[in-house]
Amino acid sequence: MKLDNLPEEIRELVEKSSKGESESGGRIGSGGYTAEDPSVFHDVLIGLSLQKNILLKGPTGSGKTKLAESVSHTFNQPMYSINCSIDLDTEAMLGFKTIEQVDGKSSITFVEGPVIQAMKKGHILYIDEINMAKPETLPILNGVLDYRRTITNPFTNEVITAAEGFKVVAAINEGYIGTVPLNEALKNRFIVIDVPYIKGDTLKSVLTAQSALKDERMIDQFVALSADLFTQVQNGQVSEEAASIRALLDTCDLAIYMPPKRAIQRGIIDKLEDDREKSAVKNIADTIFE
Ligand SMILES: Nc1ncnc2c1ncn2[C@@H]1O[C@H](COP(=O)(O)OP(=O)(O)OP(=O)(O)O)[C@@H](O)[C@H]1O
Repeated sequence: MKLDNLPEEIRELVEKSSKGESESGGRIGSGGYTAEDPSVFHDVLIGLSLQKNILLKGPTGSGKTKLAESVSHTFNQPMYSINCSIDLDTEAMLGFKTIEQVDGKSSITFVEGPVIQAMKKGHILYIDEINMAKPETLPILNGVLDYRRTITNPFTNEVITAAEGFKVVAAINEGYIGTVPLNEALKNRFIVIDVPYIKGDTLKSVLTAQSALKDERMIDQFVALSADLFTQVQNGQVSEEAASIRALLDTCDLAIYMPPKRAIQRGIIDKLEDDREKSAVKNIADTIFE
C-alpha cells in the first residue's frame, strides 16, 4: 500500500478498508494525482474508507481519472471501469451470456462485467462520465450504491452482495455537451468532491513530471498562460476546456518540436468553436511568447 505522506488518521482508515482479493482481474492504477489542496484527495480516501460512494465533479482534463487511478494505487486495489455513453446498457455493466464449447458440447456461460467483478472481488468500480448514460440505464445500480450493496443479476437471477473492500468512484463533467443532469436519487447516493484545474506551482510540478518538455523557462511561460486562461474562463470570455490540463500537456509536448505559439494553436486554440474565444486565447499567447 502506498500511504506515504498521508496524515496518521487517514492512513489508519485506508489500511482498515483496503480489503479485497489480491488476485487477477482489474488493474492497479498508477498514482500521481496532485492538488494544491490536499483535502481533495484526503476527503476522497476518507469517504471511500467509510464506504461512501464518491462523485468527482470537474471540467474535462482536470484529473478526475488520474485521481481515481491514484485511489486504486493508494488502496492497492484493482480498478474496473465503465465508460458511460448513451449506448451504455445493462450488459456492458453487469455482463452477458455467451455460448461456450466445452468437450465438443455447447453450454451457456455468463461473462461477468465490471460491476459484478468489482463487487465479488471487493475491488474498485470507476464509473466515468456518469451523466452521459441514458437516465433509465443506471437505476439498476441503486441497490449497489446504497447500504444494501446488493444486486440481483437479471441475466442469471444470482443475488450478489459486495465483498468487503468494494468501493465506487464516479466522475461527472457538468454542463458538457451530451450530458444530462444526474437523476436526484442517483446523485443522492454519492459524496460530491470538486476537482478543479490545478494552477501555479502545482501545475508546474505536473507539467514537469508528465510532459516531455524540459525547458524550465518555457514551462513557467505555460504556467503563466494557464493562469491567464483561467482568469478569462472566470470572466466568461473563454470556455472552461481552454484551461484543460490535458490540452496544456499536449501543447507542452508539441512545443519541443515547434514554436510555442504554433503548439498553442494546435493544442488549445483549434479545439475552440467560437472565433472570439480563439482570438482571446491567441492574444494571451502573444503577450507571453514572442
Ligand atoms: N491534478 C492533477 N494531477 C496530476 N495529473 C493531472 C492533474 N490534472 C490533470 N492531470 C493530467 O492531465 C491529463 C488529463 O487528466 P484526466 O484524464 O484525469 O482528466 P479527467 O478530468 O478525467 O478528464 P475527462 O473529464 O475529459 O475524462 C492526464 O494526463 C493527467 O495525468
